[in-house]
Amino acid sequence: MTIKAAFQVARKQFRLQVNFEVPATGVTALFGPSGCGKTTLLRAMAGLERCPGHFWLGEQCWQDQQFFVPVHQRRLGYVFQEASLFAHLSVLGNLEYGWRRLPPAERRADKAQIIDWLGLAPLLRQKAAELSGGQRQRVAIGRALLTSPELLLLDEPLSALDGKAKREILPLLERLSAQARVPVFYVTHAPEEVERLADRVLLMEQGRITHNDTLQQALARPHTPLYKDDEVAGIIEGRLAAPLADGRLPFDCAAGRIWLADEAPPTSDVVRLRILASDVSIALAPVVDISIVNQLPATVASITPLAKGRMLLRLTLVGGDHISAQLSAYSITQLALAPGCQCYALIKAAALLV
Ligand SMILES: Nc1ncnc2c1ncn2[C@@H]1O[C@H](COP(=O)(O)OP(=O)(O)OP(=O)(O)O)[C@@H](O)[C@H]1O
Repeated sequence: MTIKAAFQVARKQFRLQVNFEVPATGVTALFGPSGCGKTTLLRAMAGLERCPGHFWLGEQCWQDQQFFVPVHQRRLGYVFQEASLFAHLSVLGNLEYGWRRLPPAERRADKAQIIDWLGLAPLLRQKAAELSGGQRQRVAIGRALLTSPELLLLDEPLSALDGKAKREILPLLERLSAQARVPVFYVTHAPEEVERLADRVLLMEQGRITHNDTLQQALARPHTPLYKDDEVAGIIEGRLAAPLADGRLPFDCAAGRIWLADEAPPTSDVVRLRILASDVSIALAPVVDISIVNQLPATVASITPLAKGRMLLRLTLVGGDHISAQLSAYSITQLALAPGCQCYALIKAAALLV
């Protein structure tokens, strides 16, 4: 199932012109500089901007040349930067607001499960006006989910929160799409949120989508706007095994086992590992007597020049995952590296994104 969208919004000083197709599963991040049109695009999907275009959610048409489903008839949840809760209602009252308005047959969301998952049980009787920013945002997410949406739109839901509240909510958002079983569009300025949450990335600039990428593609772009300082990263998904007595933590992925020095609470969930291009070196054969424990066989997929004589290698690992390595032009010549070469990626450090 896919989402197909095209919109043209014309304002005095701004024009949004987009046409894209993404899978109707998982999290699609909208990333781009301030004013490039991310919120305008979300509003168009919600039916809040009446503009020419089309919008298909799988087989359902919400808009085309002849047809327009008004916003109140679209089954979607919308969470804004600052949660706009009903101040006079309790947390439970806010949560039940949309839920009550749905005919019982259409209430697919499990209220008790959502309250439990978002940790809202101790807050149910509190007035919305008495909540912290992070608590308000959890209530806003719960309220959106309880309307049994078929699409969730999140517009920088963490940007108004302090670091502690962000750390509390990010792990919840990581499970949001799977938990709610709906596609999520997620506007953010924060590369860390893209790395942790996104499956797909729409990179936007001046009202247009410049790239419609998988997460791996977006991260591997040599001049990706996600990393202005060229700190390109690769993300690999895998599972943690039990830590060893010597402190090493095994991470098992399609490319094999990677040893980490992190500490992490045990989890059977899929987790993401972040490997910076500057933390990857290349050898043509396995190296012995070296402190780097992770040496993964790889194939050079491409080589792109960066600034200041540095080069970015895109590497394909066994199993198909990609990471990048940043090397000097001198090293590339010394090792005669070219696309198609077999080599070993020596990974100096990798950070768990859990
Ligand atoms: N109601 C409006 N009337 C006229 N222009 C508007 C209106 N709302 C937004 N704009 C303009 O449309 C452009 C896109 O705005 P939009 O809010 O979609 O950008 P954004 O990428 O979400 O920005 P930010 O990251 O700062 O939230 C901007 O130039 C903005 O000034």
